[in-house]
Amino acid sequence: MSFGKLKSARKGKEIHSFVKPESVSGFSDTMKADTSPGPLPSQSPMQINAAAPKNSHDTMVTDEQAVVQHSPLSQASEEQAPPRTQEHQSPTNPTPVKTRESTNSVNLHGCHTDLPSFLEIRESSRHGRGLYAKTALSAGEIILSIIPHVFVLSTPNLEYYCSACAAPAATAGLKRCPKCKTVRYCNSDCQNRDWAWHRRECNALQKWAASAPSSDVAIPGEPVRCLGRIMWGSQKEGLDSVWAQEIRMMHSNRNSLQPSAFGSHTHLAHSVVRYLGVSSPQELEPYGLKSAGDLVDLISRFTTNTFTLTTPALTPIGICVSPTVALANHSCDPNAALVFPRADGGSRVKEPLLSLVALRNVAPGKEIRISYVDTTLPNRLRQNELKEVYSFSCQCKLCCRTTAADPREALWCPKSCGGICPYPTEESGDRATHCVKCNAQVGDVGAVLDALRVGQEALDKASSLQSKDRVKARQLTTNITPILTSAGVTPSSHPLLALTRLHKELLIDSLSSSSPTQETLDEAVRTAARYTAGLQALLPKGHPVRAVALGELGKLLAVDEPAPTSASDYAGAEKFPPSGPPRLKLAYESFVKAHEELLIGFGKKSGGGLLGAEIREAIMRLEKELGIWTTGIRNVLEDTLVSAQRVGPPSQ
Ligand SMILES: C[S@@+](CC[C@H](N)C(=O)[O-])C[C@H]1O[C@@H](n2cnc3c(N)ncnc32)[C@H](O)[C@@H]1O
Repeated sequence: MSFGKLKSARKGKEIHSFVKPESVSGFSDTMKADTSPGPLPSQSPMQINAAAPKNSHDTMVTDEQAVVQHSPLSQASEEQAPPRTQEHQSPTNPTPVKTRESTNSVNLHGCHTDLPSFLEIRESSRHGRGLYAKTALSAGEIILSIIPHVFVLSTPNLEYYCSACAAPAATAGLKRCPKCKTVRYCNSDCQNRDWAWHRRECNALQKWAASAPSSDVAIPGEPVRCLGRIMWGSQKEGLDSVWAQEIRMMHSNRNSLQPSAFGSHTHLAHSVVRYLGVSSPQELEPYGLKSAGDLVDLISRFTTNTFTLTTPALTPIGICVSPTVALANHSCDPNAALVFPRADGGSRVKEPLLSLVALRNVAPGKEIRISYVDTTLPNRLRQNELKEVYSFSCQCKLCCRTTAADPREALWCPKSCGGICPYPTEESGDRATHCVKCNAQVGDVGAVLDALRVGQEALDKASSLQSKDRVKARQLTTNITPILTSAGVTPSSHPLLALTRLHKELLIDSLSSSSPTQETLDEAVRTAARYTAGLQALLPKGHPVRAVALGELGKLLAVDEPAPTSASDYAGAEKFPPSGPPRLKLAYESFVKAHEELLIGFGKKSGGGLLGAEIREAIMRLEKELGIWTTGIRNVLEDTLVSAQRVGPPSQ
């Protein structure tokens, strides 16, 4: 059977579904209206005494400050309940300090009744309230499944996703609200279900559009629309309802707001007032706000507790607020993640369902932590964002690590011993850097620093061009990658990893929009493989971002090759990616690994979510296809042997 026939038996290209940067649902960039959510702006720890009265009884000690000498690559298979006293080091002070942190249980005042019996909320002086396991949890266990109090789609996605259930548009398209012409729904069921929420929003959207100075600002950004839904929701549910109380009880950082966030908070407050059509502070009363100060406080609670709404493949599509899930504190080495698996493809009523999934085994008494920021970023960038947006300095074990090199900022050993060298720093007088394994010294430190500077500039520029001028953005990512790799930067390091991801997205985008050439397809596969390798050095097995990247690599490898290399080259082990059956075999292996990891990152019970189901199907298709290949090749070999025997040895 010819290669062409076998290939055409496969389902077509499956590259359309992954386009944007994936992100586990961390907390989101609520202040950047109309952009894809990323990191968030500021807030401050205001003690929410109503939410966390200090009347509690039992006291226990939590982990957190943990451990020095931690390699991000080594993940304990089970986290132990923390000892009563621990040593930790602060990033600035390498001397271990004895710390002891106690937690108190929290009176919930009838709120958070959706909390399962194996979880509890406790409060510590350092982190406020947090979620704690009462019993052992295993990796891949869905800890919580909750429909957020509110969600809104980011403006560009209003056209492509249902505003009631967040499902993507089916082939028949979505039905647009005839009045505001802004939100869209799968069908009238979704529209009817959302009407109680959309009724007031619909009028506000119409008024906003009518007074907008230009068409590109005719729809308010998602933070404004989300706050609108929160305020109307409090009215709809009743100011004394559990729903409204849970919103009020969310943590606020108003008192420690970073000065850089003042402007964006003020701007958001003005926009909300305009959106709601409020003309005096008294008119805020129906929403349970007694003054402009209360509005500022609501905005702070909103920015601190909002997180990204994503597709089952982690594409950010909006923002949402769930006060129960927002009780989870942060760690850069989290033991849980937030995802939207959409496991039950059919039921729109219970979507978007937010799942908190254990990424590793969690011992009883241990705190459940998620990450608010991208943990592939170096310490400095993570800390900046946490300070700026959430008003705290992280002291998790990754941030307090003292090992000599972080794989997020590393060069390969100049003597290729397999070890890595920490990045040289601009600041230090002695800029020399050595391999942590063989102590070889990096020669031209100046050239490395130049490459890193140029790499960061290119990343910033290409990211901003990504939606406006993809060709230019791709030129930048294409040109800068070899500069960083030839400077010795490892695939897991910043900014190379981020550039690789962006390059992969731009390539996938070009494959989706035109008939792919073999060259572009192969480049996309190589880039996806480099990206996956980079992630594997940083994220634990089963991390959703890593699982999705593996699935994406499998999908790219499984795309029909426009111009496969001839059969005689199939065995060419040097060539990556290979062509024909070896390529399919690689696709199969990537899918199998992806599936295994999706079962952790998106929950075993959900079968790894919608993506897990898709990949399971792809595995079955490929098993069939590879089976055909194996049989086909065996038949050809047998035929050749038989005919050779019939003919007899060639005469001398
Ligand atoms: C989404 S809330 C988390 C729940 C919050 N602790 C509460 O009491 O409601 C985020 C806020 O919790 C605090 N927080 C979360 N993780 C922390 C950490 N690792 N260290 C210190 N504070 C943390 C910060 O004040 C942050 O702005």
